[in-house]
Amino acid sequence: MSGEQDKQYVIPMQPADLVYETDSNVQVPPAGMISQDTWSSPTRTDSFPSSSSGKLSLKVRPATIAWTGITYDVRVRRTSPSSNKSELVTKRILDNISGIVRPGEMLAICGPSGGGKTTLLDAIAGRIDGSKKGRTLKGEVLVNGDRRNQAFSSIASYVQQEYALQTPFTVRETMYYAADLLIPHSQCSQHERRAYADSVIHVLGLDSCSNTIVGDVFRKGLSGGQLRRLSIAVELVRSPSILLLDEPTSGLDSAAAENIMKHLSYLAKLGTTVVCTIHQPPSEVWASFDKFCLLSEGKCLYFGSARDSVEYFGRLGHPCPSLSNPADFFLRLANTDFEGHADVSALASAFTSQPEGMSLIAAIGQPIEHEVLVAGTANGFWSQLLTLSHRAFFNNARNPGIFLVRLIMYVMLCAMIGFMFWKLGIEASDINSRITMLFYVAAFLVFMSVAVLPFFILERAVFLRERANGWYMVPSYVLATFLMSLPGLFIISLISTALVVLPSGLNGFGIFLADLFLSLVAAEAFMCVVASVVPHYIIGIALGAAVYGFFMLCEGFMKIKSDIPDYFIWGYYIAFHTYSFRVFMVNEFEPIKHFNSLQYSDGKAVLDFYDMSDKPVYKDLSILAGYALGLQLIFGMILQVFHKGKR
Ligand SMILES: Nc1ncnc2c1ncn2[C@@H]1O[C@H](COP(=O)(O)OP(=O)(O)OP(=O)(O)O)[C@@H](O)[C@H]1O
Repeated sequence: MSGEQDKQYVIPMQPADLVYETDSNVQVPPAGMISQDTWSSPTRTDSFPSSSSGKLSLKVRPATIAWTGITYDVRVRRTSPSSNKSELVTKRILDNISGIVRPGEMLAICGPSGGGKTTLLDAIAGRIDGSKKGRTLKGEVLVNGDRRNQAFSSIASYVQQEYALQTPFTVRETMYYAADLLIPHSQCSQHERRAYADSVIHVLGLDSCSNTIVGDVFRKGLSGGQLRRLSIAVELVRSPSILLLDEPTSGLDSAAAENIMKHLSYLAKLGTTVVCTIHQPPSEVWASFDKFCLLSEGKCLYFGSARDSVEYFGRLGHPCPSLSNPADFFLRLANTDFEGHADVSALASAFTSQPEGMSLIAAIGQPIEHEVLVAGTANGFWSQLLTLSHRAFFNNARNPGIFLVRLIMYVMLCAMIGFMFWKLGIEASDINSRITMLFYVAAFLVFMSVAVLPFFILERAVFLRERANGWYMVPSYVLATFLMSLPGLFIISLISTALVVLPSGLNGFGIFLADLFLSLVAAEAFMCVVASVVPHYIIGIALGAAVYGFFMLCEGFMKIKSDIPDYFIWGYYIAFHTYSFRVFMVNEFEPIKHFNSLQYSDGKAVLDFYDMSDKPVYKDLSILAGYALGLQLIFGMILQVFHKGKR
């Protein structure tokens, strides 16, 4: 290992010239204390811990990232202007793009809207699925000279443009969960991890809102700029070797944008390799870039030192006017949507023959002496399970859309059922009341699980971000979310059962409760599967409603089993509503020995008519439990195979 690899890069902290709101408890050491070998960490007088060495250290493993010949084509449908017919054409999104960024450097990928910045960043991060039909992705991405592999997600963090954070948590809680997932527990105690997270909060100027929740449609939380800083902060927790950011300053005011970029530049100086896309950097931000890449129409017009770029374009006949922001000038040259742009194709081909273009290719080919990076998450399965379970429990409990709103819906509906079917007796009309009521319970209470789908889709965005950045394994996530959904569902089932069974005088409280609980668990698992396959929650709600509608039709109430047409009988068997409804019916009617009815003398006669005699409830309950587990397994497999964060 080289000397550089041995360096321990400690907590990224604020550079001396940055101004953040400071917590009175935080003492930031003077800049002179910072040395390349041991970066001093900010110390909290009240709670900042000290490990055995007196400071908490997380190692940044230096990583050089290079990409060569990145070319991305997609087949798109266009209407031909001559024939006015729609035809498939190949659109080149990226055209033979190369680049290299070393530890300690910050690259800005700039260019006009639609120039290919995000696509290039995604290609570098391995987030484009080139195997999809109609797409061709060529080129190579090298990390420390080796082809990018599984280890990439364990050393690189990608901060996407859209926020994907769990809404009920405060900034501090969000950061603590990130620290618990991303910092190896073998290296740091919880106290140390939290202190580290606090220091990142401080560095990103989030102290003043550390106790503010992220916020959602129910409750106002962080502002857009604070959300963006938190999105960056969570990814900084593990001190990534490579930090990729898509438009980190979009939506921020100029002071916040400048602070973020200064901080990123500072991180680069600590050894992180920073690559970000940025639409139009103001001059203060421009000054913080080491390297600059200008893209237009998917072509590279320049890649190299940001400082030398003005001289480069001047040499090609495009002198930057004095006192103007070079970034603004370059963007005007590159923006082909408006008047005054340069010949982009000529600039792109000129670059390859200029010394800057040739030295770039030569630099990519040079051997790199760095340690080999190894794949893996920071912590093992059980540790992830514990953290994710803790987080999922409080997320469910505090997210009104997941628990409270549903609880209120169930309470209101079940209270209405209870009062509608008040004290059922043994008259003929009571038989009908019982059956319709049980159908309603089995069908509609399950149906209401559709309401949770939009929240599952929001959760999916969080999962995608975290999984793509290598935070944890899919099984620990699926198991944690499944286990932690159970307490809430049990409370909903218990209250609903009490509100339905007690006023109406139904039989078998315990079996009713078990049946409703398992039906809701199965329904929730089904919704997880739906949420994992649909692109948008509106489609998910439509799909869920359609499937449930069909299952209700087949569950043995609308038509008894023997009357269901052959072409729909499979629906009777696959609908978990069938088993749910049957348990409700058997549980209710089996104990009733007499009815004042000519049609049904007792409960068994009702069950005979509905073809439900001799169906043990424990067997149907086991089938429901099997459904819940089977659907969770399918959910996990879909996440594992299809949700890798690629587009
Ligand atoms: N899969 C795809 N199919 C069709 N077109 C695509 C696909 N992916 C990207 N594009 C197109 O490629 C171009 C570059 O998109 P990209 O998002 O990379 O631009 P950008 O430079 O990041 O723009 P902005 O600054 O507006 O975000 C756009 O015209 C976009 O529509």
